[in-house]
Amino acid sequence: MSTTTALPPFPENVPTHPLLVVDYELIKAGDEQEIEKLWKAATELGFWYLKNHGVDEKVNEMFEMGAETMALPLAEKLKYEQGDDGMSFGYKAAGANATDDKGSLDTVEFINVSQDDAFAFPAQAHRSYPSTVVARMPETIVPFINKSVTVNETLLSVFEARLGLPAGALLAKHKREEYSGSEARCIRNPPRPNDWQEEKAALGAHTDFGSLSFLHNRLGGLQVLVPGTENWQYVKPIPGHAICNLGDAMTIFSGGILRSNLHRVVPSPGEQSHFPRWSLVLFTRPGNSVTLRALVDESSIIADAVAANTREDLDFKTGATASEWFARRIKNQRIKNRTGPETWHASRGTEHKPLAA
Ligand SMILES: O=C(O)CCC(=O)C(=O)O
Ligand SMILES: [Fe+2]
Repeated sequence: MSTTTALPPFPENVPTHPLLVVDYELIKAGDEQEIEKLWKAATELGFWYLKNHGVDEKVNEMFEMGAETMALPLAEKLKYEQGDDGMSFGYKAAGANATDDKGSLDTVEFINVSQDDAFAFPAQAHRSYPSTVVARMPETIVPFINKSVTVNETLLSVFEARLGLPAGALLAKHKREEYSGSEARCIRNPPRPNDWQEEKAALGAHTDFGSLSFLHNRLGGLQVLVPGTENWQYVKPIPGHAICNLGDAMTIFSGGILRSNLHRVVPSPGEQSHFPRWSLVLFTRPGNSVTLRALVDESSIIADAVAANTREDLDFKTGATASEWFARRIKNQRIKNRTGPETWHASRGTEHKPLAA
């Protein structure tokens, strides 16, 4: 299968941004130095590698699920389309989303499986899925989501303590029992040899919508906008190392202390561009009813950060619930909903100052 063939190495001659490597076993053990490293990564770049997370076997099975699903006829996949109303769960075809304000089309297809649907299985919380997803639910998807959510909860509890929040306060915004936009996503970008053009991103520049993303990829293509510069640099995939990044909800909750950094996916570099690129993400997002606002009443550290904030683009009182925030972003990315550049701007999170209502 294409996901397991020997792949060419990541080239040495492309601009690559180093990420801090955080050891999950040490974090679990409460190692102070490791927690400090995680904090540095979370506040400065908002991206880090995570090793010793113990999920790799299920990650490989998830890539098999993705390959089985993408091999279905397009007409079959389209029966499970996410639609144009702001729901993320389901299938998204290549070219269904804009990647910029000009309405350039994305090249990735992906399948999003709701965490709530996985936890409710064999009952349904939100929607139905292709047969290839259903077949993989009990042995692959549910265990992958369970393990990944545990990893994300462990990291969230570290941030909760470092932000001076009462024990359980941040985790209470991400309860497994409350329905949320949390989902597993398997992405395929087709081979795109020698197809590198700025306006042909596979997945446009964005910050993630939710709280914490747990990402696995094998080929290059992911790039981060290095803070304080105009430079996009690749993040090199390293075997056994997941890539973690923070989303907008954490920037807002923390009063800007934690960083949700811009990133995008472009064709894989060099020889790697001849192969399809697979990636897998578990997105942890706040419960649907949670209001996105800085948690100033629960932490003086956060209250002080909001008082001292100089980033004018950050809005710490969005007034939106997580479900409203999320649906707005998904809906306005869909090319079918596009009326002009304003649709793209309406899809933005903390990347840009929100347009006046
Ligand atoms: O494919 C990747 O490496 C990143 C995907 C991503 O940023 C996303 O789906 O939000
Ligand atoms: Fe992302």
